[in-house]
Amino acid sequence: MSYLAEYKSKLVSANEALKAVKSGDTVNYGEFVMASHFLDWALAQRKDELNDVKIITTTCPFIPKTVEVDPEQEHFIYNDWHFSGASRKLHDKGLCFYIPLTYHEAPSFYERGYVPVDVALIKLTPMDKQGFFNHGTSNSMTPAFCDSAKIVIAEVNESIPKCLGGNRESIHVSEIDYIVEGDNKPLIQLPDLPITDVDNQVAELVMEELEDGACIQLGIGAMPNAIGSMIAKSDLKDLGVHTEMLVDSYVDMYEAGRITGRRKQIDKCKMVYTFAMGSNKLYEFLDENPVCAIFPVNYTNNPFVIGQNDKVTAINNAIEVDLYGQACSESSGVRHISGTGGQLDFIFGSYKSQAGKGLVCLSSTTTGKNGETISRIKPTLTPGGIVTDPRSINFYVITEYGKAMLKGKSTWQRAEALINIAHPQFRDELIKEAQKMKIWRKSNKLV
Ligand SMILES: CC(=O)SCCNC(=O)CCNC(=O)[C@H](O)C(C)(C)COP(=O)(O)OP(=O)(O)OC[C@H]1O[C@@H](n2cnc3c(N)ncnc32)[C@H](O)[C@@H]1OP(=O)(O)O
Ligand SMILES: CCCC(=O)O
Repeated sequence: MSYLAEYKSKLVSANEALKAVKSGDTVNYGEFVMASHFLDWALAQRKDELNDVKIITTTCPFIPKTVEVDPEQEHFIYNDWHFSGASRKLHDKGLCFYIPLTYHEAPSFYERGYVPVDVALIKLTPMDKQGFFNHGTSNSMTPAFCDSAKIVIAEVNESIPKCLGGNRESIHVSEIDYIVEGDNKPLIQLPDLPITDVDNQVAELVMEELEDGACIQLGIGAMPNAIGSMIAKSDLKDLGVHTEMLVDSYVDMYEAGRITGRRKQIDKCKMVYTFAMGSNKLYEFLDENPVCAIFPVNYTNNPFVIGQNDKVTAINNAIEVDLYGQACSESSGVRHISGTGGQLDFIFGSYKSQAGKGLVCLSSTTTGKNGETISRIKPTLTPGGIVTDPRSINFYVITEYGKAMLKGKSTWQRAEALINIAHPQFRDELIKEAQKMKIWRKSNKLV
């Protein structure tokens, strides 16, 4: 049978395809902006015929119809590997559950059978003449859950950029059970985040750590964006990219001539990533662009792969850091905010890199619900707070007041280094707490 004939034989309506889902099944959605609202909508239509269907997603950027139509969760149970703003809102109402992971391990959870998948609901580009569909902006763990799924249902969407690999960036028509032609809805775009003065102050300190030929990873949020735009305006040369998430600021840095990848030790001249989320500027940049290579996350985030490039500079954000040097980047007490994601992978991997640096960046304070100023450097993490980066692994912590390099430092040295980058308003209080915790010596001092 020709590929086109095979395509046609598998082409059905969304309602027809979704009949494959049975009560008790686990259904895995496409990841990030590759989650299919079209297939989600069709699954939601079947609410009254189904019970106990477990849905798994990765940072789905919208509130799924399956959750909206079933607020009592009698039919669908919604789980996310990493919260988006939408998942966070649902979790606050008890409608979404987090599945802990260290991102580079995620494909192995499927491969080892820890997450048996019945049905995969994915979104793809149209088929090419070799019978392949491209996974678009999310490679990540998608090939792994498609491999393990008993049934693969794909929405074909003409708005998806063709993201070149790497590997596993495409799936063949022979691996798909049902094909649905969707409404070609454009990919969701992330809003531009306002950059504050503090973000810029932190970014300036980060710039001091970057040098020509550095291989960068930027996390999510306004602060990494501020760093991206400073890099674009700098005279840094031959930066490389080996990252997890690709965002708009990489386009700015590339177009400004800062990124060439010429000094990378592996994947020379390629911007390596596992998923992308941003605006149409980014999606257009990615389309058939051989400068970029999308890989599964067990490659991009494997600390031993990360460490093969020299001067890896990993720049991520945290919610709070305690005086032991533990960073919490995913919750505020018991309120779940995002996830471990790849932060730990990159902190760990950056240390494996010759002259690498793992930078955890945060503003020294945040504003509470009643407008009060709260220190983000804390004696201990807020009760219920999750340790994203353990103190044994954490490397640099940076606020607008300076940098604390933690490697090799004793508890009293860490306390001193961290209190020195806390907001001055909180330093005396932090010293008192450090004294109670027996991690402050008489010789400790503030600079
Ligand atoms: C996708 C990538 O990041 S790739 C890099 C590797 N992965 C990671 O680093 C994962 C862990 N890190 C993260 O998830 C993010 O970097 C974060 C959450 C630490 C910061 O991200 P940002 O987008 O800058 O956070 P933002 O300021 O928008 O806040 C997100 C939410 O956390 C809440 N929040 C942020 N800081 C605090 C705080 N100190 N106390 C209480 N809540 C807080 C905000 O109120 C917001 O909640 P809302 O949407 O309900 O209002
Ligand atoms: C799924 C992981 C996304 C992140 O690292 O933030």
